[in-house]
Amino acid sequence: MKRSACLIFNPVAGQSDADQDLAQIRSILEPEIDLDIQLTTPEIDASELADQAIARGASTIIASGGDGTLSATAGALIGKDIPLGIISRGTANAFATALGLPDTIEAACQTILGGATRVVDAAYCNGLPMVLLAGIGFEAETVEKADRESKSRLGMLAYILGGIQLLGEMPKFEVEIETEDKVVKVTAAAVTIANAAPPTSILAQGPAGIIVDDGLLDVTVVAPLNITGAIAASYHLLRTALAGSAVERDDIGYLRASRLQVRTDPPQKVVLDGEIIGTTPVDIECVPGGLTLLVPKVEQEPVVAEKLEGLPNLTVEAKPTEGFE
Ligand SMILES: Nc1ncnc2c1ncn2[C@@H]1O[C@H](COP(=O)(O)OP(=O)(O)OP(=O)(O)O)[C@@H](O)[C@H]1O
Repeated sequence: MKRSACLIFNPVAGQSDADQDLAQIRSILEPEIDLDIQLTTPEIDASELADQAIARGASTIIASGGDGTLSATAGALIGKDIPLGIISRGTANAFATALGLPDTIEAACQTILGGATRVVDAAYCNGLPMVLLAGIGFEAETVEKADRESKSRLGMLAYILGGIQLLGEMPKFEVEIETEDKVVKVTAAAVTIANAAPPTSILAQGPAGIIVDDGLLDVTVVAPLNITGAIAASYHLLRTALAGSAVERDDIGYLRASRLQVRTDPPQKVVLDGEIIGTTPVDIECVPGGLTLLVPKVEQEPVVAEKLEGLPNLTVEAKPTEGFE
């Protein structure tokens, strides 16, 4: 019997031709999967369509759009045990990058056809679904500066420009982070609580690698003393994120917790999975194993035993027989 799935598709996401995208998705998936295609509208968002699909008994849900559409669909599926397929068609595609999912339509569809699943954590922030991260302070301000219009024109650059613009201002605040076993008080410019994060979310990169299925949230506190410190801290975060190592600077700290409350003075804006949701305080709780994702099949990386090419004056001669005399 053919499999079936509900495809939630945002017809205005990203900058590509939506009709063409949908045709491509259908041509790859429909030979094997009966698709119930639901388009988002300005009035009916992806989470509502996902709720309706769950109510109709959908066995698989596929979301296709930008990060907003993907997060909204994922949010509706927390704790539902229904596999979620992701076809990214947005600007930043943070969702796919953070979760190690392909970001082309072709590869994403092949992943869905492959049917391999991975159970990952999700979270709730003030009762709202959180898949990637909540940013307090600097990150939230940056998102607000990267408005929709400039995002369309400049893509990822908009976030970076927004950040540089803000470095000139460096708003700081007092923060109190309460976990199950302690209360941490500090002066900070940014506090980021991540379940999963792409390397481009540099303010989330305190720990060495954010583990998406450990039942814990990763908190990074960035507290530079001045603008020079802020630039140096950003650079350090980017470097350690790319290297997969933990930060080692006095003005950056991190901790892990399964639930935490963050209070600030004065109140700070909070951005949740890319959208401003209000101001602090926040109460964030991890939902271990809350989401089931359709993921690429893990291929064993071939072990690279040697690499010689490129060395100066290299010759390699095969011996007629193995062994030593
Ligand atoms: N049919 C539609 N017409 C107009 N707007 C829509 C429609 N469907 C969804 N939207 C709007 O699209 C937004 C979600 O966009 P989404 O995140 O999927 O893409 P994006 O913004 O292009 O991606 P990115 O965030 O990566 O730039 C929501 O604000 C939603 O209201």
